[in-house]
Amino acid sequence: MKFAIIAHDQKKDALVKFIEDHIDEFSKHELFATGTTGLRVIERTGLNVTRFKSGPLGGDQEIGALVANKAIDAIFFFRDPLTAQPHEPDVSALLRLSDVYDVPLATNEGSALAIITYFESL
Ligand SMILES: O=C(CO)COP(=O)(O)O
Repeated sequence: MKFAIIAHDQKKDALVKFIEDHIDEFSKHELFATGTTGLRVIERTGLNVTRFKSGPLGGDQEIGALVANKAIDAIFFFRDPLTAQPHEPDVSALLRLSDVYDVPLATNEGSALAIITYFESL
């Protein structure tokens, strides 16, 4: 499976810890990330991650293009609901595409746990 992993700055630590906590499952899948998130995950876990541009520079849109091409099976996007993002339109566009293509999307740790538990059960 192909997973997209993305986190806003205030949520990067939580996403990295979440991946560490589920490293056996994440290591089975192909991972794609926005730039800084991907770098943090690689540094902390050693997992192989394909990195795109940083979110504010178009990374969300690059991942959206993968979704539109049916090349992503699940998205783990730890969003920060308390900080305004300069690229909010890009974020909304990615969330919209996940609905267009019916791709499971976790925007917080609780929903991420539900989705990863599903994959672990397969
Ligand atoms: O801004 C982001 C998602 O909208 C994440 O981008 P980075 O992973 O480059 O910080």
